[in-house]
Amino acid sequence: MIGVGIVGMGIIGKRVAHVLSADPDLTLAGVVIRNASGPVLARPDLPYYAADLERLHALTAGGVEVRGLQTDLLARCDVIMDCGPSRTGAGRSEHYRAAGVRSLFCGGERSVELGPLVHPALNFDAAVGASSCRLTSCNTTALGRFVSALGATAIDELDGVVLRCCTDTDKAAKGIVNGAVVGANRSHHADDLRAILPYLTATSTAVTLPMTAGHLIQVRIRSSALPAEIVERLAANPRIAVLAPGRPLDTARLKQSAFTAGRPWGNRYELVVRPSEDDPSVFWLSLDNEAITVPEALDVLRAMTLGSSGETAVRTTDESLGLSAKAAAEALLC
Ligand SMILES: NC(=O)C1=CN([C@@H]2O[C@H](COP(=O)(O)OP(=O)(O)OC[C@H]3O[C@@H](n4cnc5c(N)ncnc54)[C@H](OP(=O)(O)O)[C@@H]3O)[C@@H](O)[C@H]2O)C=CC1
Ligand SMILES: O=C(OP(=O)(O)O)[C@H](O)COP(=O)(O)O
Repeated sequence: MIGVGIVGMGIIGKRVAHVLSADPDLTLAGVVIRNASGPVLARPDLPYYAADLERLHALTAGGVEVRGLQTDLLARCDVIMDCGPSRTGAGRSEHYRAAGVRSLFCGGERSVELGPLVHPALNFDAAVGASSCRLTSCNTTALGRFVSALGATAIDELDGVVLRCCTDTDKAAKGIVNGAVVGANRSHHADDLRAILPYLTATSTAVTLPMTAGHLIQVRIRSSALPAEIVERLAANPRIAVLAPGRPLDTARLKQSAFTAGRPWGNRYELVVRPSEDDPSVFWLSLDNEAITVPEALDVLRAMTLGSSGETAVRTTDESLGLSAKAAAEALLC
């Protein structure tokens, strides 16, 4: 078993810690924390390590059972998945490097010094044996799934309008409530895709809206593939659920369906795609920003540590998370 250390028990960290308990190759070696936050108190059974000595004293005084310091975890894990707040990973990366431990960072990290951006279905090999790499952000993960399902060479041109929710489900201090904000510049999503697929012609814009139940992307493509072929390819992907024509794409309802199906935190790992009825070049993508990167994170952890083939890694992840066309239909469209 590969021992995975997680840093941070926030939106992403708590989800990855949870799914590792059911994985056939990867096991949770420990979670580095700073505070006795809600997710920490809710899972007293997890192996916690304090970020530093001062935190260790405070956590212990607060009743959290702590097994040691971050340095202790680094000495006993094979890879760290850093789930700290976006754009702060570079500071923490020095510790991982000094300990000689591989590290995987999340999509909010923009520093190229943290390694290549990886989307397993597009450039899996970039992660094989890598000492450090970065996952794509949630919207870029969705776009990467869409592009890879169609086949990257089937797309001549792509334009995405990303409609972002303005906060996470647990953050009172983040987000707008009284308007929509169109980014001043083009968004990072198409640039990130092109960092992985340099020949792809792609543009993207992001709009932030006062909502919390996931992001939406309107994608317009120019493709040589026939519309029916495109839908067939999308539907064949276990991480994509194609919404039947004539159904509204209601993101609050999709979130509720995932809760109803018993998914923890109402996780929707699958990307929901609704083809436009009128224009075969237009697709609506709906994603649970808090959950969609979890499958790709497990794939990349496998690539970095086990050197599995892309196909094996993705299949193992799908089996471990129970992802299939049938599961998607049951969990999301009920
Ligand atoms: N939220 C989302 O929808 C998505 C996020 N991402 C990316 O995932 C990454 C994580 O985001 P998210 O989970 O939302 O962030 P959160 O803010 O929810 O969680 C970050 C956690 O890290 C903890 N933390 C901070 N510094 C340290 C440290 N030195 N040691 C241990 N723990 C630490 C914080 O706890 P405390 O402050 O209590 O110490 C907090 O719990 C970012 O790169 C983000 O861009 C990617 C896709 C979607
Ligand atoms: O990955 C996300 O969005 P993104 O794909 O628009 O960058 C998540 O919503 C996290 O965004 P944040 O890094 O602004 O917290």
